[in-house]
Amino acid sequence: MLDFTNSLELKTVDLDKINGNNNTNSVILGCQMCDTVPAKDGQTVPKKIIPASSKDTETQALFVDAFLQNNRLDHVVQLMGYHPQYLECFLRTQQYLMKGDGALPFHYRHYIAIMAASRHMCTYLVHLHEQEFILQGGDPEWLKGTSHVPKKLRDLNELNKLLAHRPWLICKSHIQKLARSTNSKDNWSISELVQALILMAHFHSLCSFVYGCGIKSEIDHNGGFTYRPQSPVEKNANDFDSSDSSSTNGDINSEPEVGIELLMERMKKLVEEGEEETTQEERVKRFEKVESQSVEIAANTVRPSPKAEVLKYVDDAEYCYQDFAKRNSVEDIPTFRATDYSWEDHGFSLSNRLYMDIGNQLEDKFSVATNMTYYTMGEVRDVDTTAFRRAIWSYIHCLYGIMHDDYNYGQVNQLLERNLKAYIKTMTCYPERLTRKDYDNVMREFKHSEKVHVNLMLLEARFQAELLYALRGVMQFMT
Ligand SMILES: CC(C)C[C@H](N)C(=O)O
Repeated sequence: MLDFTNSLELKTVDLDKINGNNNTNSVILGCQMCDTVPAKDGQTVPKKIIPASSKDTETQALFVDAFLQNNRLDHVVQLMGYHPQYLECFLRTQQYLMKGDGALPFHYRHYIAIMAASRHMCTYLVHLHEQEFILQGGDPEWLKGTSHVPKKLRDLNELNKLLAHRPWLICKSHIQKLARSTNSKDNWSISELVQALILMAHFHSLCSFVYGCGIKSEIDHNGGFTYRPQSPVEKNANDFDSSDSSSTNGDINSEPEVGIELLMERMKKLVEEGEEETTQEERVKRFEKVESQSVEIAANTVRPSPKAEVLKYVDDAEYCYQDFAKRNSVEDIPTFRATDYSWEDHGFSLSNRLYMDIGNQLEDKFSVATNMTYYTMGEVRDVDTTAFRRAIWSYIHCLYGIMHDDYNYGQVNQLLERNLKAYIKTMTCYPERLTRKDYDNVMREFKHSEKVHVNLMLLEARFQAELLYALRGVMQFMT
């Protein structure tokens, strides 16, 4: 069961206060997108990421930790700095995954990160981990591509691909194939495999965050990711009527946005009406309705052309997300019922058993991501945002065919408008297709820090969805 009831009351890092007299132009501006705030002299001041010299002591301490951990203060961390409580859990988990106890050698962990990020062509993460791979004593030959690595690592290709795009296809046989390969040198122990699966899911979902927030390449990296520039065709379409924000690619922004006021009214109504008595059958019907409607929600269709520097790490680059609702009837994959296999009752203990302490770390991170609230929405204060946050989480799980029996999916349609659903779908399933315009044109009345908050929830919900399928496969193999 998802617990969105224990709200974790927080304060956002007050960027304006932090910036104070600072000249924000002097910090590395890691993100391409930005809000602008009027400065005293009437000019606008960019408001993008938390500056490295944050005056918020908690954030500052976390930045110091991050610097020591990663040998740099990267843009992901600076952006997550808006939400220090989350950043703290994120850094702790990532530190444990990459540098803590675990079955896999350190250079393997970074190579797996490279392979995972490559599924979404995320040069930003690929470059970061190529450097770390070398620092951990990895063989530079391996950076020529997966054809240069030991078979054991190459064997992860299939699982990496399924986990990233269609995790519902993962079953016992995929785990068995790796854990019981005939040549013992290439065998994966179950502990190694669990660590690899968690690493892959971690980096797939981190790609969603990197693209979702338009994180720019580090200053010492060539190229790297920024929001995908518009193709000439898209550009012309926009030039054609630049005043019309609906003239964008795909489905995003095809209708006017529901403002915060209306959203709040709807949330209030839901609270007033209380829990509606519904039968299980009715709940399943509502889930299936949202699921089949999601097929109609067209994510951006324009795919960026893949770069050779990343393609070398990818097998079957064309393979991508396909709507769960459109899954092949031959495969006969049923909806994943969270009552049958949930993080709380199953995944948590299995992961803890096979990879010491990871369950606790992930539990903390999930808990912050689901409960984090500032009781604000845009400029409005004292708002209970539980229903909205829960709708986002549930919608992402729905895209992966995961149903929570205790949730009324009717709320997804009441609270998430089509534009937002399209953004969520693109960011979760095809993050490499996001454009700057998508970011700018969705949740328009939200503050930048709130958009980052939504992005963090997307990251964690996707991560948990992948993890549930992966751990269920491991469990099937072990029983
Ligand atoms: C994502 C945002 C709408 C969250 C909101 N600012 C809150 O405090 O819960």
